[in-house]
Amino acid sequence: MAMTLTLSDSAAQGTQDAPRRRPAPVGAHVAIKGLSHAYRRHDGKVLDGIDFEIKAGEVVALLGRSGCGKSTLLHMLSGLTHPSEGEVVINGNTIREPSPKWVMMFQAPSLFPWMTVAQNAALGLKFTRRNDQIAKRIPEILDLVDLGAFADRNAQELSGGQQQRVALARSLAPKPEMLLLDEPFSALDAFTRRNLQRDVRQIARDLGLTLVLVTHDVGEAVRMADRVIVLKANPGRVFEDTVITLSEEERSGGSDEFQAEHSRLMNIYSQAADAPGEATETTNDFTQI
Ligand SMILES: Nc1ncnc2c1ncn2[C@@H]1O[C@H](COP(=O)(O)OP(=O)(O)OP(=O)(O)O)[C@@H](O)[C@H]1O
Repeated sequence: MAMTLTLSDSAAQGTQDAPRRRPAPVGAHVAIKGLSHAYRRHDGKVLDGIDFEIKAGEVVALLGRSGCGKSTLLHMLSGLTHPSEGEVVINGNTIREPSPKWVMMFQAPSLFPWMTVAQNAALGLKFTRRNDQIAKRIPEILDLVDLGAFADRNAQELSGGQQQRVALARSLAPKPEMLLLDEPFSALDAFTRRNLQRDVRQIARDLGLTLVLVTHDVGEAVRMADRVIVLKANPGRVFEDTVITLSEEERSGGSDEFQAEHSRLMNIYSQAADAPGEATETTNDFTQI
């Protein structure tokens, strides 16, 4: 079942008389400027000369083969890792540390199994000392992720897909400006994965959130992203920056338009994966754990 927007404070909500309109984006604007990175225990640079911008409210996929530096780049957008060179600027400010305004979601939902769905979903608000908002916000957010009827269930009684929905609710409850997804659906079966891909895109668009996801699944990028940044490896560099022009209906798959876009992106992905690696120099002051 597709989720419907139920957040009372979202500008996305229409009335019975007016159709639902897409809101003005409240999401983060991101500028990645001259970013390079080397790890202390890794030969050469993992990322080199990365420059691109993400518009507020845009859904962007970072696509590339294993080891090309997608997760490293995502960690830098979250403030968890600092680039050896260059900077990530969000809404005009250079990022120096993590913030509840830009939250990461991982493949493992990391719930506390002995807590209820509502208690797990409330953790983001507790950590940001907004306990007074829990009573109003959590029922709204659980409805948004289609778990309204599961609020009092223990997390361990849920399926993998439902657990990811709880993790999504926990991430969304503090009203972030940007959601960063590191292959969060890869452990799920194909049917559950597709439902979540569709619903997470819809929620991000309805709320006007910026959404950045890391994937090596071309189909996931075509279904979810407005734009795909394809990376090559050794070192990680932008190989191609391409727009997905499908309508919401075409994204569900099966149409000729979807197949054509899938083939086009698969072709770019293969070329990037086959691109030869290059040796890069690092100096002593250009290393980081
Ligand atoms: N903390 C670290 N120390 C040293 N090397 C690291 C560290 N983290 C990642 N690397 C290396 O950096 C490179 C890029 O890793 P990263 O996880 O960013 O790639 P990825 O594209 O997300 O890969 P995957 O799709 O397999 O998750 C890899 O060669 C990896 O071994």
